[in-house]
Amino acid sequence: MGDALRVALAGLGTVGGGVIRLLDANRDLITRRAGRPIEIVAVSARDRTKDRGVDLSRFAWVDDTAALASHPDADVVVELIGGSDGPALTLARTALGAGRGFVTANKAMLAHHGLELAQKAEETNAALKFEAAVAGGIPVIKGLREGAAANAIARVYGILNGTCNFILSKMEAEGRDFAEVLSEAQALGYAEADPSFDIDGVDAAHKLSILAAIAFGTQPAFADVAIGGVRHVLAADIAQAASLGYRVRLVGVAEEGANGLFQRVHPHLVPLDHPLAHVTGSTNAVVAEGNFVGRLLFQGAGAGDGPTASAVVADLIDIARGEYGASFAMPAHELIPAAKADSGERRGRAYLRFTVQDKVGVLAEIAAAMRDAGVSIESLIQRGEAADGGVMIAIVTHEGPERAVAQALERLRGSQSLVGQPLLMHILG
Ligand SMILES: NC(=O)c1ccc[n+]([C@@H]2O[C@H](COP(=O)([O-])OP(=O)(O)OC[C@H]3O[C@@H](n4cnc5c(N)ncnc54)[C@H](O)[C@@H]3O)[C@@H](O)[C@H]2O)c1
Ligand SMILES: N[C@@H](CCO)C(=O)O
Ligand code: NA
Repeated sequence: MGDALRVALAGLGTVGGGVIRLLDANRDLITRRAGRPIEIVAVSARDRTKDRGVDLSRFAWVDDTAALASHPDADVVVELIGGSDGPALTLARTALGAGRGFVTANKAMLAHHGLELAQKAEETNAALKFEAAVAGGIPVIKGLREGAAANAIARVYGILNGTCNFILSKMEAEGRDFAEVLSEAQALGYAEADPSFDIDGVDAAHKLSILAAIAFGTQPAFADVAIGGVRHVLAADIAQAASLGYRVRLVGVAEEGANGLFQRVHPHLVPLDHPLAHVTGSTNAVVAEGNFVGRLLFQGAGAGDGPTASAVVADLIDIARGEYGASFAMPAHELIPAAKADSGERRGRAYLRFTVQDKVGVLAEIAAAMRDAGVSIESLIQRGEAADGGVMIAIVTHEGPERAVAQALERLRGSQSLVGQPLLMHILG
């Protein structure tokens, strides 16, 4: 049995507490699998006195979180604080700069600074591991980095935010109000410290940019992700989608287009015969299409203390075994800057919902905008009971260039006939 891998743990919230509990519960098994014990030696968080339901007295408490990076008794730093910059980034830079292993669940930091951190890890030959950062407990980073490493990937897409999926599937099953369901997701520990990151699609975009870098061998390009969230999806949209044979899901898609890398997070209509339509609650699922392996589907718990801790500790076990390679599946200097694809060139079908004033000529105005932009309408449904005293019109388009739909919406922008903003959802193809 080798010497213990000694861990300094920063952040003792949902995930940090989960890591302590998991290491306690599975200690012997983990020691046998890793070939040596994994021991937390020092911890740090904002509030020393808070009751976290775990015994912290056996660990050294460090008030200055940044000092954990150079703690004399630690081999590896685990960062579970969060935030793209601030103390998390300071810890990462200092630990990796000193050649210490670094494990994190922090997708915001990796989306913004992943390339710099991977370069630093390479310079000092340190481990940089982040399985928990994408799709929580699902081993999707490992699956792509290792299991699918022989393949060219054409597309990677999936449900990457547990909070949104929990909200959408609750709204769907119970017809409940958005805000009420959000607070439930927060109480269960799924939501980010700022839940607008979840519901506006930013968290899923952070994760998508990490997945895309691994899948396509490109530098993480978070700024190139087109982002839309679920804030404006109504229970009526979900019901309408259901009657057409779809479920509404927040889906992140990254694919190599003719003119660059396309990355988008947006609410989608997912056909009922697609596996993503059956992913409910805080579950995540990722599909990767490889040129030799075919379609891979990774599915499991995307958030919560246990699943996320499972991913963090799996990374620690790899480090204890000495099994870690390039963080983004190839050396950082091999990652190429990706050109941003023009989404207008992309072809697809769309769902458009308008709330309109109940007056003569409104339908004709919408139909004319579609016709003039070259959008072909597959179905148009008018319902009487929309909110805001208006009438709801739902349109499903035939397949066509996305540019045409954008042009039609642009033409209708500010129309006196519309009550509020139209909603566009892409149809997953
Ligand atoms: N909760 C989940 O399901 C989940 C899943 C995957 C990834 N993550 C990521 O894991 C990280 C932690 O998330 P969480 O849900 O455990 O958060 P949390 O809010 O429950 O815990 C954060 C911890 O960090 C500490 N902290 C905050 N600011 C600090 C500072 N300035 N200095 C020192 N300590 C500080 C807090 O005291 C707390 O102990 C985040 O990056 C998050 O995105 C969370
Ligand atoms: N807030 C995130 C946590 C997991 O990364 C989610 O809801 O998916
Ligand atoms: Na994961």
